[in-house]
Amino acid sequence: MEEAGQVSSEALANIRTIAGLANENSFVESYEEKLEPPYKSAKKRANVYGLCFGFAQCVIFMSNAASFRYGGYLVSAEGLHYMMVFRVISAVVVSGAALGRASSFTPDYAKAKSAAAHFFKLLDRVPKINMSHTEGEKWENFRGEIKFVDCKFTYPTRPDVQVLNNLVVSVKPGQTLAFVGSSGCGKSTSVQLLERFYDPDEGQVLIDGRPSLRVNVPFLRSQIGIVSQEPVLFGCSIAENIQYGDNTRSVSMEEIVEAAKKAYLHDFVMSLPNKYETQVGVHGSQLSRGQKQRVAIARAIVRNPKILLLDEATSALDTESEKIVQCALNEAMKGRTCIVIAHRLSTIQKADIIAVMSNGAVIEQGTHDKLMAEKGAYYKLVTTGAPIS
Ligand SMILES: Nc1ncnc2c1ncn2[C@@H]1O[C@H](COP(=O)(O)OP(=O)(O)OP(=O)(O)O)[C@@H](O)[C@H]1O
Repeated sequence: MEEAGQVSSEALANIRTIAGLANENSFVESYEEKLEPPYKSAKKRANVYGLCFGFAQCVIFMSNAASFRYGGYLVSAEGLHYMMVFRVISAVVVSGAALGRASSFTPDYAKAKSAAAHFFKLLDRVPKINMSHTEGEKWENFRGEIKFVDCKFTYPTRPDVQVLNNLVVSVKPGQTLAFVGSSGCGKSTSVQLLERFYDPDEGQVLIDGRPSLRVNVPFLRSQIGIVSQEPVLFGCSIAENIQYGDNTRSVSMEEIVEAAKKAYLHDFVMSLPNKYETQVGVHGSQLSRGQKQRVAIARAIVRNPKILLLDEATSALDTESEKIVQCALNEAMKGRTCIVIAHRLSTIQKADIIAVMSNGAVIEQGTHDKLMAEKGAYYKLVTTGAPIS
């Protein structure tokens, strides 16, 4: 049932893509296929329920029959008053019915027991990364210096593949570090270590010189702003969507407008009939990609993070949108440490450090000019587009 639910929710979330690919039938088939096993097991369960129900009814009627038979015998043979017989029969029948009803809950009891076991296991689970608001180091004057020191990492769900293999790279406060490399080389994983969605198996990530393992997680994340390739907007107004950037305080309308101006969004918003109160629709469906991206940038600006993560923020846009979003990003990047995961090399040429990754390690790093002069993997990538091996 759970798998069928996954298929249906995935299909509904991506309904346009599926309709565009004319792939509706295969999803319907897969949904029906996933429904088949729960249907079969529900049929089996129905038999058990039927038996239990039959047994429950049987107990009631049998106890009725036996009581009346024995009561009749006692009245005729032993001269018992019929009132006594009826009283006893009522007591026997009521308790028999209760027993029967209780037995019909037997299958539910087994289910409830295993559900409770799962539930308590979840409650008792201690996550490796402590999300407590009080434990771990917090400090004033967070600067945003980041160092990956010999980081090795393997995803727990895929223990046979080492994704990061001695990753060494660092970025000073206010600088921009761009990760470049072929798909699957570990760029996003490195960023996830910084955000502490995972911790490295070996080595460490130093933030302002402190090992990330010791840093308070909510504090760290409050210092990080993210603009990803597919910005997530909520089904509310533009102002509220920008406001969500910082829920630790109440963000004033002036700040929202200021952030929207920096994100090159203000003029567009003012051209709308309801201006900042315009509803963006579910997942921002009433805005174009570029507009959504600029709302996400304004949200990141309102947060005022010391570290800004840009995960391929312009790679899904056409050239015209890319230009304006890039201008907004340049504005948002000012005065912050930025980590950019880029596919379009043109957008990262001004980065202070370009780290070229291959198989979970940095194989070259430096500025665009330095790497071009070295004529290594980056040079090849820029001049011929050849993938980094
Ligand atoms: N949650 C996960 N569980 C298991 N393996 C994962 C998980 N996320 C990523 N991987 C694997 O880790 C490797 C590195 O993935 P990562 O997303 O860091 O690559 P990337 O360089 O960012 O790629 P891309 O440019 O395509 O986004 C890939 O082989 C990927 O399949």
